[in-house]
Amino acid sequence: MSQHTLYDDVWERHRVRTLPSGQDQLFVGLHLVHEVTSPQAFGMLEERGLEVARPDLTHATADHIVPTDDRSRPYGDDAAESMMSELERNVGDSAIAFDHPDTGRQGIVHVVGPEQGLTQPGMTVVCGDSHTATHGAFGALAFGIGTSQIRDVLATQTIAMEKKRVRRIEVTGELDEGVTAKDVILTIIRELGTDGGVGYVYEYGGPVVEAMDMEGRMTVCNMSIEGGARAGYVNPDETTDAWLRETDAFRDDPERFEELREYWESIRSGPDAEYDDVVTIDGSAIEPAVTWGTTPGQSVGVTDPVPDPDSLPEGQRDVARRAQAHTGVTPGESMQGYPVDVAFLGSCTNARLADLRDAARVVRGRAVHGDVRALVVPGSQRVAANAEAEGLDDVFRDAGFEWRAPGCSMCLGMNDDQLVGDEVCASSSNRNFVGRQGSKEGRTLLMSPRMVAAAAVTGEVTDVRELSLVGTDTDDPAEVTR
Ligand SMILES: CC(C)[C@H](C(=O)O)[C@@H](O)C(=O)O
Ligand code: SF4
Repeated sequence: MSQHTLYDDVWERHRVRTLPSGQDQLFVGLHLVHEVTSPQAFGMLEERGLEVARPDLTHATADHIVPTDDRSRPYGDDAAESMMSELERNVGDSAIAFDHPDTGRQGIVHVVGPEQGLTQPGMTVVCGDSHTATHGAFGALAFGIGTSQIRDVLATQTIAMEKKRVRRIEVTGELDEGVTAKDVILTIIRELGTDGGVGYVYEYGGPVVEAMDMEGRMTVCNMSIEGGARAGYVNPDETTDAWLRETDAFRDDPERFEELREYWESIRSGPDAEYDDVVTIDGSAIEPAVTWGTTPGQSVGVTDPVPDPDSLPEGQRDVARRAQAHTGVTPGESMQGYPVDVAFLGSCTNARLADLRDAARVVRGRAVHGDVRALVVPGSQRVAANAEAEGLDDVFRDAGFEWRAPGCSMCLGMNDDQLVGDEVCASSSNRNFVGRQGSKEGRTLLMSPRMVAAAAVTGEVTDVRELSLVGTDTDDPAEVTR
């Protein structure tokens, strides 16, 4: 039986050579590109008179700056227009596939790759974006990279990297009703810390992860970087296969699918795999989580008290005090009842079809609270089309949500979707740093899509388990056109 982890195996298969620096040069199977981090790298290539080495393994989309309301060109914001035009020029010059808004495929880079079947098990995937770990949900080694590395990959389709250690995170038991993948990863980060994963790649497994759908696994892997890990992945299995079978990449090519499936099975970490560290988390004890501070690690179960900074380990006290001064929460009290001004259902963490369905079960037949501004920003045009085909847009609109066009939107406020003043936002995204959502006094509470929906209708942080759910979970991949 193999003692290798998937990480070791896939790394070795992609290693071109070891460099004098001690780093390994790895072949890159998929290079994803977006409008914010690519222009400078394309510029560097142009300066040296180099061409894109493998346009066939490069794929672009526009997500961070695209407006989610009026998308007529030129965009109202000059900086957005210029980034978009530059991406259009760069992909046109290099014959790179581009999910332009006119194609019906545009969306957040970490949503479009998996939904089109571009992201596959046993691949190396890179993107100039820190949440590239999302693609690890498929058993790919997926890394966020910086500008000079984007340049290197454009020019050579390889990258120089150091190998990390592997920590297995085993989530045991079964999740309670109302507890989701988002709560799992927020709990993991709370327990291990935002820098607990430094020097590691996380392999997520155990019964809770095995029982998750692909969307849930993507949510977990997406936030690996918020826990300090260089990447995160899940071993591929039948759930992975079922997702991929229905994508553009394989829908009409069952033979290629079967061939690759053998490879995918061969790379799984063996039952005797040796890890540098193993951590076990009791999944049955996880509660719906909500952040009280300004890092993704500062969260509590919704019924648990917000910690008193004095009760925390010494190194965390000042940070916690400053965070609580910013958010205005009261130590010793639970987050329940904390008033919310904005509800944001979006981002590469939680804006896939399953997330929207999940939130819709809370929203159906209810109305957004009078003091709340609520928006749904689907992760991609395909997510939006599928959601519209089953009437989810109407569920949200009827309740008083705005139904927007896809993009990163209020996750980081690089377009017009921003908090105003010290507004409090219940958000399904992944970062709650000061100023993250466009206003430096703004306050972000990270939580699951269900919890965002519950906050939207009640106007305050609410334990979603207290609200009855309407409708059933109709998650049947056969109905969906990815
Ligand atoms: C703009 C981009 C470089 C950034 C990242 O790398 O993560 C963004 O996606 C984010 O989430 O903050
Ligand atoms: S949705 Fe948010 S976290 Fe994801 S890529 Fe966009 S800005 Fe980054």
